[in-house]
Amino acid sequence: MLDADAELIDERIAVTGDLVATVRELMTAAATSELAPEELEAIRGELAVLAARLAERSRPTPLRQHLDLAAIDRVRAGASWPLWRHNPLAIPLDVRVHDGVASADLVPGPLYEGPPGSMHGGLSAAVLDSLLAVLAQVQRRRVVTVGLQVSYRAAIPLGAPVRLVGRIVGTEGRKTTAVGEILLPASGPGQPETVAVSAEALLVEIPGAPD
Ligand SMILES: CCCCCCCCCCCCCCCC(=O)SCCNC(=O)CCNC(=O)[C@H](O)C(C)(C)COP(=O)(O)OP(=O)(O)OC[C@H]1O[C@@H](n2cnc3c(N)ncnc32)[C@H](O)[C@@H]1OP(=O)(O)O
Repeated sequence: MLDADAELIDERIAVTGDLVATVRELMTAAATSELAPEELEAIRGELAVLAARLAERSRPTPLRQHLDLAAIDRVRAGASWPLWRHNPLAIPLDVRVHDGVASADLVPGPLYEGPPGSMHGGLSAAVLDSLLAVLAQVQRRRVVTVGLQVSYRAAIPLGAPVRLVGRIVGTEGRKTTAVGEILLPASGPGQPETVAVSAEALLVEIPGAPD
C-alpha cells in the first residue's frame, strides 16, 4: 500500500470516529430533547438533509478498525483498544488488557435504559460479550461466541460509572471459556465493588488470522 493510501485510511478512521461520536451525542439529544414540537420538526428537516448528504457515497457496513496482529501487539504493550468506535448503534469501549485481565470503564447513558432508570440486560450482555471476544482475540485467537450465560444480580443505574472486567478461565482445542463481570463502585472506602452482572462465554476459534 502506498503511504498516501495509508494516510487517507488513517484520516478516514479518525474523522469517522469523531463523526460517529457526535452522532451518538445527537441520538441522546434527539431522544431526550424537550424543545417545542415545531423546533424539533425544524431540526428533523435539517438532519434529513445531512443524512442524505452522508449517504451520497456509502459502504455496505460500518467502517471497522481491525484488531489485526499489529494492533494486538500494541494492546499487549499497554495500548487500549477502541472497540465499536465506528458503529453508533454499539456501545463504545476502550478495552485494556493487562496480565491477562481485560477491563473497560463505562458510564451507561440515557439510551441504555431498559427497566426505568437502569441499564438494559441485553446491552449488559453485549458489552461483556464484546470485552471477552476482544480478550480472546488479543490472545491471537480469532473467535466467535457460541454460548453466553448471563446472571443479573443488581440493577445498573444510568449515569453512574461501572467497571467491566474479564478473564479467560480455560482453553480446550478450538474452545475458550471466559468469564466477565460488570462492577458497581464500592459504597465507601474499604468496601468491595458489587457484582451487578456476571457472564460466562464459550468462544470457538474460526479459521483465518485475527482481524
Ligand atoms: C469474525 C471475526 C471475529 C472477531 C472477534 C473479535 C473481534 C473484535 C471484537 C468484536 C467484538 C464483538 C464480537 C462479539 C462476538 C459475537 O457476537 S460472535 C456472533 C455470534 N456467534 C455466531 O455467529 C457463531 C455462530 N456459529 C458458528 O458460526 C459455528 O457454530 C462455528 C462457531 C463456526 C463452529 O462451527 P464448526 O466450525 O462447524 O465447529 P463445530 O465442530 O460445530 O464446533 C466446534 C466446537 O465448539 C462446540 N460448539 C459449537 N457450538 C456450540 C454451542 N452453541 N454450544 C456449545 N458448544 C458449541 C462444538 O461442540 C465443538 O466442540 P468439540 O467437539 O471441539 O469439543
